[in-house]
Amino acid sequence: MNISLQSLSVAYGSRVVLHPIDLCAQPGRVLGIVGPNGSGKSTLVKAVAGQVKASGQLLFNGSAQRPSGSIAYMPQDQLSLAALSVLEVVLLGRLQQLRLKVQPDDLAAVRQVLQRLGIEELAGRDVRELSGGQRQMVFLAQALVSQPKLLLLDEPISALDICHQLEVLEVVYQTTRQQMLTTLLVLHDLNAAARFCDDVVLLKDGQLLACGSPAQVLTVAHVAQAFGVETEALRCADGTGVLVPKRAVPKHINAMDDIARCAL
Ligand SMILES: Nc1ncnc2c1ncn2[C@@H]1O[C@H](COP(=O)(O)OP(=O)(O)OP(=O)(O)O)[C@@H](O)[C@H]1O
Repeated sequence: MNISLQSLSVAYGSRVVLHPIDLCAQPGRVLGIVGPNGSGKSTLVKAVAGQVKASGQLLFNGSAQRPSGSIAYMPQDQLSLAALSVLEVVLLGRLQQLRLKVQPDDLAAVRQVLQRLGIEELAGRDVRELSGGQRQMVFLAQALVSQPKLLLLDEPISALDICHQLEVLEVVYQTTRQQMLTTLLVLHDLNAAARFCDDVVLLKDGQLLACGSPAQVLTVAHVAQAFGVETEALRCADGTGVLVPKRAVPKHINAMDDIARCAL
C-alpha cells in the first residue's frame, strides 16, 4: 500500500506538535522514524493509524478512504488488564478474519507467528503475568497475525534484550519484503535504524529535519543537530557503518555554566 502524507500536521488543542510534513512510504520497504523524545514520532504514527485527528492530506493508494482491516498498529505502551492467554491475545489480531467460530486456519496463523517470533512456549500463559519484553513480543505477534498491508510499529523493541531486538527487527524486515507490507517503524536505536530500515525520517520539534536513505539521514551532523550529541562514525570489518555516541551537550548547559565550572 502506498502511503502519502501531504502537508500533514497535528495539534493537541492549540499546540501544534507535528508541523506540516510531506512524506511517502512504499510497499516492501521499512520506513524508520527517529528523533529525540517529544519530537512527534508517535504522533506521526498515530495520525497514520487514525488515532489522532490530523490536518492536511493522508492518502492510502491515492485515496483518502482509510482501508479497513489492512492496518495493524502497535502502540508504544501496551497494557492488558484482561485475563487472557497469549494465544487469545494474538488471536484478537485476527478479529477482521474471524467468523462465528475460530477456524483451524486462524489457529494455524497464530501458531505460525508465535513460532516465527520464538515465543510459542508462551501460548498458554496469562498475558498479565509476562515480563515487559515478553508482552512486547506478544503484541507484535498480534499485529503481524492480522496480515496487514500497512504495519505501524511504535518502539517495538524498547523492552527487548539485544538478541530479541535483532531477531524481531529481522522478522519485521523479512516480513515487510516477503508480504510487500508498508512498514513504519519508530526506533530510538540509530544503528538499528541504519541496519533494518530502507528509508529514514528524522524529526526534531515536530519538524522533518532530514529524510532519505539511512546513509543520508544518520550522519554525525544530523545527530548533533537533532539530539545535541557528538558521535563518531566508524566502519565495521563487514563494511557496516555505526555511530558511536561520544558526548551529550545538554542544551541547559550554557557558556556561563561552563565558565563557572572552570572557575571552581
Ligand atoms: N495526548 C496528548 N495531549 C497533549 N500533548 C501531547 C499528547 N500526546 C503527546 N503530546 C505532546 O506532543 C509532543 C510529541 O509527542 P510524541 O509522543 O509524538 O513524541 P515522541 O517523539 O514519540 O516521543 P518519545 O520518544 O518520548 O516517545 C510532545 O511534546 C508531547 O508532550
